[in-house]
Amino acid sequence: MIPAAGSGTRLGAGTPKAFVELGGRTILERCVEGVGAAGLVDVVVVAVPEELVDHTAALLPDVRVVVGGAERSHSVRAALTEIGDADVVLVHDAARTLTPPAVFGRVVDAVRAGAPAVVPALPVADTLKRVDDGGRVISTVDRGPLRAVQTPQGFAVEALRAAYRGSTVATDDAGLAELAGYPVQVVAGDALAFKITTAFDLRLAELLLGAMTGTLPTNGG
Ligand SMILES: Nc1ccn([C@@H]2O[C@H](COP(=O)(O)OP(=O)(O)OP(=O)(O)O)[C@@H](O)[C@H]2O)c(=O)n1
Ligand SMILES: C[C@](O)(CO)[C@H](O)COP(=O)(O)O
Repeated sequence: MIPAAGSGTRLGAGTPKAFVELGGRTILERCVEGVGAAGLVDVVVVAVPEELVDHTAALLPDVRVVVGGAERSHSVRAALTEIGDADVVLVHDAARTLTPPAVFGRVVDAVRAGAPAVVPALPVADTLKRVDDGGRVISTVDRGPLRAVQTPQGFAVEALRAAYRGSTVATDDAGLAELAGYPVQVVAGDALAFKITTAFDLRLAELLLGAMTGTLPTNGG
């Protein structure tokens, strides 16, 4: 399932983020292509803004298209109605467009090995501070056990369905699985699975894509 119904406020492109162009094709098209390249997925369901449903169906004739919701979790819940009899489900942000196939493989392998919920994640590189409303540091957080979580997040289908029967107040799907009492397994993420959130991220993705496809020298010149 690919939640792609966000507005992209932080990107500020004036177009819903998944429909912004990255190297001549939309972020969503490139994401669907990346999912296909992993070779692990039988059915793709995308959640998009209501006004873009027909456009998306024409753009991506091989995927199922649903109307997304006001929050990311509402979009995932809508997509969940269209997954049919899948046993393993991946939820993958359209905005993590350059995610390498190996990340999909690690997530699926861990679910197939018995984990009901799996997230790819990276250690945190920066020092972390807890601050008050005035911007003063309260304390320094021990970053050792912390991880920055990415997508695709993988689930045994019954775990994700159970997670979505309860509250949908969480910033990721594994957070809902946690609330439903499921253990969540971490596997190695990848720097290329970064989320295109800001204009800087979009530029970075353009440069990386250019370097990967040979349309841009790797020195950026
Ligand atoms: N109501 C929403 C909000 C987000 N998403 C999707 O969830 C993913 C992660 O969300 P994010 O990167 O935060 O996208 P936006 O919500 O569009 O960004 P912003 O908060 O800057 O508006 C994106 O692929 C986005 O399209 C969604 O399907 N439905
Ligand atoms: C799902 C997610 O990408 C995992 O890191 C993240 O929580 C989405 O957050 P956003 O604020 O909706 O972009």
